[in-house]
Amino acid sequence: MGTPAQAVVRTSDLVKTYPPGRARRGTPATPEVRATDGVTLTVRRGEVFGLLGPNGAGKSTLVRQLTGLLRPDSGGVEVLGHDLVRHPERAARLLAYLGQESSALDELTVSLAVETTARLRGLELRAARHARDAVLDELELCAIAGRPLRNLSGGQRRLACVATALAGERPLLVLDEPTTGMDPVARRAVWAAVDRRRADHGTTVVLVTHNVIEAETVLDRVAVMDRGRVIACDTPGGLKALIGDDVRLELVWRDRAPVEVPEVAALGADAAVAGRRWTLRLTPEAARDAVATVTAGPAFAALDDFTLATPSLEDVYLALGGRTEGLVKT
Ligand SMILES: Nc1ncnc2c1ncn2[C@@H]1O[C@H](COP(=O)(O)OP(=O)(O)OP(=O)(O)O)[C@@H](O)[C@H]1O
Repeated sequence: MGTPAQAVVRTSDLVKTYPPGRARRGTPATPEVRATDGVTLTVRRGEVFGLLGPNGAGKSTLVRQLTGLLRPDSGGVEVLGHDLVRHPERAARLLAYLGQESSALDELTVSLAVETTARLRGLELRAARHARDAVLDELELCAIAGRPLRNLSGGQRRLACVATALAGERPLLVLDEPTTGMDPVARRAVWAAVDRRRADHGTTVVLVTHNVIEAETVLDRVAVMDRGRVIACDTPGGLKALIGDDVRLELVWRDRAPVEVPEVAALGADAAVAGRRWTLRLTPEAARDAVATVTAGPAFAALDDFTLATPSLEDVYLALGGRTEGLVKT
């Protein structure tokens, strides 16, 4: 099929521009948006590959092109050797996609939604029921299996949608923020289920997230997106190595920063400021000096809290020149 065994997804120079919206009564005109701007990526078999970036970076647009749902203006998408720009209808056989919305299944019970999806993916009735029972059990959904999705809480509904994505084993899972709204127990169940499929079947996963903590713990490689472009792509460890030994100092001021203290004003010049929170990336020595400054005298009186931490993907993101609003930290 022309694709080396290792590559499950290949995109080359994908471009998608949304046209400008005309002004209507009450709504202003919107400019043209280049949502993906030349994205070239390869995802290998068995990888959990993340797309990380703030709101509007182009992550959902990219995965909708990967899944054959949105035609790119130009560029190529190959999944397991199939050209999905020419043959988008083949996507359904190759991959399971969990989008951000679930409305199509909302009227069905959890149980029927999973079973129906498994049938649509080609399983015989008995096999579909078996797959349904296994995944409901795995995700601890049995207690709510008889309830329609529309009556569930946001987190429960999301978990039920993950169950449908997992039914009928596809070699590629494309999950757009699968754990949104879930409690920690449900999140753990999802990551364990994803991991099991990778271990048992070599399943490949493309995962959209703007949660940097999640990204660090579950992903093998991450493409960092900003304004439609991939600005870095590596393992979480590799990305963090980009910023060397620097540490991150976060300061939270009670009311306002005491910039009349010259040392504080100097720190402020290098800080990323978000309201009362300052974030600084410093060498370990500079961080020690900064902590000494803010824990003494008038600065300490104005300080609400501070944390000193080893770098996270968020720091990488900042160092690459990304915007951090919209990146979720917890
Ligand atoms: N149907 C559309 N028509 C016009 N513009 C769109 C459309 N869909 C998305 N956009 C714009 O394209 C850009 C990329 O959007 P996209 O949804 O791909 O980003 P995202 O990274 O998935 O964001 P989020 O984290 O908020 O889901 C944004 O500027 C968005 O406003």
